[in-house]
Amino acid sequence: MTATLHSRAELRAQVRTWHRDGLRIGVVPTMGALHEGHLALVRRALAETDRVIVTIFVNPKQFNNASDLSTYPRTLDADTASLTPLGTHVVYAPGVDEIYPAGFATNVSVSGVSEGLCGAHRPGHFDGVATVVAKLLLQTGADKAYFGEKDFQQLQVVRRLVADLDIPVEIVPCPTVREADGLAMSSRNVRLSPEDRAVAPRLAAILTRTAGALAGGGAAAPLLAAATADILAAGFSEVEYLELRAEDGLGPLEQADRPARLLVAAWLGGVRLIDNVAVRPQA
Ligand SMILES: Nc1ncnc2c1ncn2[C@@H]1O[C@H](COP(=O)(O)OP(=O)(O)OP(=O)(O)O)[C@@H](O)[C@H]1O
Ligand SMILES: CC(C)(CO)[C@@H](O)C(=O)[O-]
Ligand code: BAL
Repeated sequence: MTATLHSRAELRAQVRTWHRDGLRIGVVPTMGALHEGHLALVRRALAETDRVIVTIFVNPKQFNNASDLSTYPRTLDADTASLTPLGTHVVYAPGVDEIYPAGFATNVSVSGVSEGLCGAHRPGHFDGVATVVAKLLLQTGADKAYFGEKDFQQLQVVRRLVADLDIPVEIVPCPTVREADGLAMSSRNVRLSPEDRAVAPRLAAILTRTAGALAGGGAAAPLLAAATADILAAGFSEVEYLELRAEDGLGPLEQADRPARLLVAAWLGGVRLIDNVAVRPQA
């Protein structure tokens, strides 16, 4: 049985009994509109912990664009229907007032890793993410929390957050789940027109090809310039960023033999897509 809880009080009561019984809790924080990418995180949490909470909260504080927030897909009934057969124990779907009650005045800001990339293009976004993730981790009392590598910068921000605030939770990174044609699954993909949906997988294809060339020792600047031109030629209207960063901490890549990530954000028909792939220098 999956219980749907809407209040902190109900959640706290449930978590207390699980802790009292010595059960290990896993949490999967989401904004809902669930797809197979989310369900992979949930299955992993179910395999590795005793009780699993999936949080569904469209967090207004992390949206830097009002129409993105108002049109974000909200599908709680369908989400619950896809979580129940997996054996999810609790869906925690609080209202905005439950998370940000009157008088709420705290902002959690992680510097360094949240700057640049998405942080540069979505002002305030990672403060919103860090603030809500800190609250959700504390409210759920989770032992393990599962995050997707699709949002690679977010994952690094969350790691820094829990280390710096001594939140006693293990952050478990999970690989990006893709459609059969390579497109990274994302709740916002439903906004793509059929024509743009056909173009969208080019982003992953160009990223993967470029990562291969970089791993083979190709010079970064010309490869990134060619990849940007190819993304635009495929039909994307803008490449917000396409950057090669050190995987650990997302700083500049000073040594070519360090594990690296190639990260991209690009606009297609008014939809912002992000993706990233590992670049593993060949020995
Ligand atoms: N394709 C995917 N593979 C693995 N994890 C994913 C994937 N898509 C989302 N996740 C992870 O699921 C969690 C919740 O993400 P979220 O609810 O924002 O979904 P989303 O599909 O990323 O939505 P959006 O594209 O609107 O940002 C995050 O940890 C995110 O990284
Ligand atoms: C982690 C998260 C649930 C915080 O709102 C959100 O940023 C997301 O869905 O990736
Ligand atoms: N998936 C990260 C949450 C966001 O785009 O707001």
